[in-house]
Amino acid sequence: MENTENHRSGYVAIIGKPNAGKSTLMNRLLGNKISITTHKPQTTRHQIIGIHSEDELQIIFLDTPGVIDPSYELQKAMMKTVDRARTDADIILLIVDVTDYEIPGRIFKMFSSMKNKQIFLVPNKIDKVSEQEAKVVAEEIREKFDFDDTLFVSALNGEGLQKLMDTIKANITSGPPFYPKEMLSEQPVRFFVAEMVREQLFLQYHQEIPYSTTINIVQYDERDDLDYISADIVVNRESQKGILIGKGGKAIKQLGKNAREVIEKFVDKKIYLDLHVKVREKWRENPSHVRHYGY
Ligand SMILES: Nc1nc2c(ncn2[C@@H]2O[C@H](COP(=O)(O)OP(=O)(O)OP(=O)(O)O)[C@@H](O)[C@H]2O)c(=O)[nH]1
Repeated sequence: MENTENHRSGYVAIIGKPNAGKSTLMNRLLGNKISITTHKPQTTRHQIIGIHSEDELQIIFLDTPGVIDPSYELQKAMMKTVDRARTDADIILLIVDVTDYEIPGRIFKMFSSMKNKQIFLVPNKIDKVSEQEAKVVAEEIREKFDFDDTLFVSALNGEGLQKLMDTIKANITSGPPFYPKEMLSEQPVRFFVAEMVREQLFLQYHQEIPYSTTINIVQYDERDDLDYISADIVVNRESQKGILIGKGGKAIKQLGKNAREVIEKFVDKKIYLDLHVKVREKWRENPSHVRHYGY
């Protein structure tokens, strides 16, 4: 049994508006792609855990959905996830895109009731502006809230990440490892597979389609030669079915091909991906459907 006397551990929540770069940041800090990322806002729907372990240290990062004023049930569930993460966390990183830095009042309200937590301001995407501009943005935000520290980063090109990681490590206090050291995340493989299909869907389709769909893995058979995966793409309205499938099935075939390629890399094995479109009228608005699909 490992000696845990000098061990330190803690939870770090990554919070911010949609598209601020939260998932990109977590993946970069971990050196592994755990959370899906796209150029579209509201890609992340669940709390995604990413675990960083060293001999005497464990940091559990919590990637969260972007903070918005929720207008339907799915978004309400997403905001509850953010709330849980901020409650669980020892350290909170507020990630702000320096080119879109208006902070919703909801975020400051969330922070004002918290005690005994370190809250860091992390201005992100500094590769897009000058150093001076980034400083002005940070100053403006700091007028509204008293942060424990400010760390400028570019999650995309890696600038500032070492310093951010060092600062996080310096603030992690003593505690036991919560997860086995070789573990990178806690969700099962089928969760990541569903997320990868959803990521491709966000990349391929436009307007309401990505936001109206969810992926439900109905069968996952591990076989010697290849894994057989059957997944439903659940849509919110009948009219969306045709758009998803496309003329002569072209669009869904493309989706299947792209998703298969990334999943095969992830599981390091050939797969057969069977996609079906299912209509569940207004599932996003229905609390029991939203729960049923794992949100
Ligand atoms: N130029 C630049 N782009 C970035 C940076 N960090 C993230 N991005 C881009 O910003 C977009 C959104 O990134 P995500 O990591 O998906 O953002 P998120 O905050 O997790 O988004 P949601 O899941 O919608 O809440 C992607 O296109 C990223 O490539 C950065 O440091 N510089």
